[in-house]
Amino acid sequence: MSVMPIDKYRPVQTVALHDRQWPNRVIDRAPIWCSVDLRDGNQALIEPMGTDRKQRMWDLLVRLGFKEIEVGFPAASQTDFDFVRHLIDNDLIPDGVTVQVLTQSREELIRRTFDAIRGAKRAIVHLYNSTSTLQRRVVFGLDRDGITEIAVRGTKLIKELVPTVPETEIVFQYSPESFTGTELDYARDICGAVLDAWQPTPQHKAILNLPATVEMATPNVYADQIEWCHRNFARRDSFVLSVHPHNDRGTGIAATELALMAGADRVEGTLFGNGERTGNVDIVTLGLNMFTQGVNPELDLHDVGDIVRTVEYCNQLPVHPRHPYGGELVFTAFSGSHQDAIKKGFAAMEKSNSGLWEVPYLPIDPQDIGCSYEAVIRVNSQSGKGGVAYLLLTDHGLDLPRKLQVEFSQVIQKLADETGKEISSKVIWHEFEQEYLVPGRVEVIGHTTLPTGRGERHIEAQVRIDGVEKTIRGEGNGPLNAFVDALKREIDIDVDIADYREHALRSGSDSSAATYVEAQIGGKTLFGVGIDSNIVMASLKAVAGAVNRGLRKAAA
Ligand SMILES: CC(=O)SCCNC(=O)CCNC(=O)[C@H](O)C(C)(C)COP(=O)(O)OP(=O)(O)OC[C@H]1O[C@@H](n2cnc3c(N)ncnc32)[C@H](O)[C@@H]1OP(=O)(O)O
Ligand SMILES: CC(C)C(=O)C(=O)O
Ligand SMILES: [Mg+2]
Repeated sequence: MSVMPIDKYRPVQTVALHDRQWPNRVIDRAPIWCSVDLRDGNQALIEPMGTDRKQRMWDLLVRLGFKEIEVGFPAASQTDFDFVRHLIDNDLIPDGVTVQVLTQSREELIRRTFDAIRGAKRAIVHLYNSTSTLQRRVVFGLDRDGITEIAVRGTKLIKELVPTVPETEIVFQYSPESFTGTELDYARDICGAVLDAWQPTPQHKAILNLPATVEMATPNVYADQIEWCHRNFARRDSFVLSVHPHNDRGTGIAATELALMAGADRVEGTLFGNGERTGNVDIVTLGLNMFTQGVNPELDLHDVGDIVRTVEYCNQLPVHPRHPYGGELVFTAFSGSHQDAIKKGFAAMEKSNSGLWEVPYLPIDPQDIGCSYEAVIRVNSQSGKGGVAYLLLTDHGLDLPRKLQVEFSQVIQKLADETGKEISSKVIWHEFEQEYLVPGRVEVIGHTTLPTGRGERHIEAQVRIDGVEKTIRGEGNGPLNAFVDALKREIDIDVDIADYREHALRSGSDSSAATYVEAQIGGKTLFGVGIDSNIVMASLKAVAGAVNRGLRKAAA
């Protein structure tokens, strides 16, 4: 028993295609892209675009390299009509770009559509009528022959009108709208009847567009439907097989990719998937999915931020922060193990220098689509040492030893747990300074070292201890040990250096050095960090830093 009324719904018919070929195919080239942002996207907006927004969208689509753009439904509204005229009258359609216009199969609408495109060099006239069992029954009250008659009548009228626009090359497109709810044999018959009326040739192909007007089944079913049509429709060499997927089940991308494997030549969709209900298929994602497989998408998607901004302006709808490729959070890892792997991935790539992008959790290099690495790692209570270390490295050039990463990440973890908030790189640096860099009871001011004559170094270090300046002296096998010796002699602090690392700072204008000491102080293991333009000073500051932390902890 279900609490949901499952008896209201029936599963869709699957396709009896037992020798299907599409599962063995791969997508190895881009399809013909057709943007329908200015028509299908526009008809779904709360506020349809005015001329200014349409123009901005048009400019973007041309810039991205679309060669076919559905610019409107000119017989539906004056704004749509005027925009088509604006493009033609002002010669705004670049060579190689074809405008497409949609019309129902109704005489007055078709005639008006021809008025809209008069003067264009080339135009696709897109005729549609619904063919599904449901729409035949409840919307049109017609049988198959009646619906076919509507489509053929419209096709014949378009053919008749072609000579009235002699300066325009007309490409004919037909959509059996609601194709996914149409029996395949009927889709074949109505498309066959339409093509018989149009008489396309391999040189002058028509376009048959098979829309998932409503996405009704798993993507494999759409792929089967498309492969069936690809193999069973007549005149296959005389039409371009186009798909027009919607995203009702959230699988529009998958359905389109499988449809391409199944024989589709062309895809109609929108930028970031705006469109009726849950949207049309998203062409940006399709293109970038191809790109990440090393396939040229034949669209210029190198500045995704620009696309997002324009699309948000034109549609007056936001792109979701998790939207593939375009969302503001899609290149950000908050979680510790992801951050650790990303940091290691970047380091390994730098080392191998193979030119291949191989960073765990990042299927694409953000820089390839105009994004920076800035947002790749952000820290909150779900983060670990890797993320904190990554930010200190990228923003401050500090390459912390592993054990210091562990030590400091506990400071940040505590803060993140206490606040429940994201901890910015600025706050991480502030905490790092407070923990390791601010002067404490022992402050190093200067030093001189001399050989002792016994193979050791003698140090005279100027220090401030509890605010009082003094010179302390010691000896050791190097300046660091000599300084440790001086501290023990003069102020009775027992410091044992367990590990020492240094590196030049990767960022910053001066050639500063960073040193890290791991010290045993009063039975505790503590790190100290020193940064200075002089490498010896940096190491003395690191020892003093560890001592100060030890004193601070002892006093707490
Ligand atoms: C899946 C899609 O996206 S299809 C595209 C849908 N887009 C739009 O509808 C946006 C623009 N449309 C409009 O502005 C209007 O629908 C107009 C101006 C085109 C037409 O408006 P109206 O004349 O008021 O009619 P309306 O759209 O309600 O049309 C319904 C009538 O057209 C018929 N009809 C609907 N589609 C078609 C078609 N493709 N071909 C022929 N007749 C059709 C219906 O059966 C109905 O007939 P009835 O009045 O005899 O019952
Ligand atoms: C007009 C047609 C192609 C359409 O938008 C659809 O079926 O979704
Ligand atoms: Mg549509």
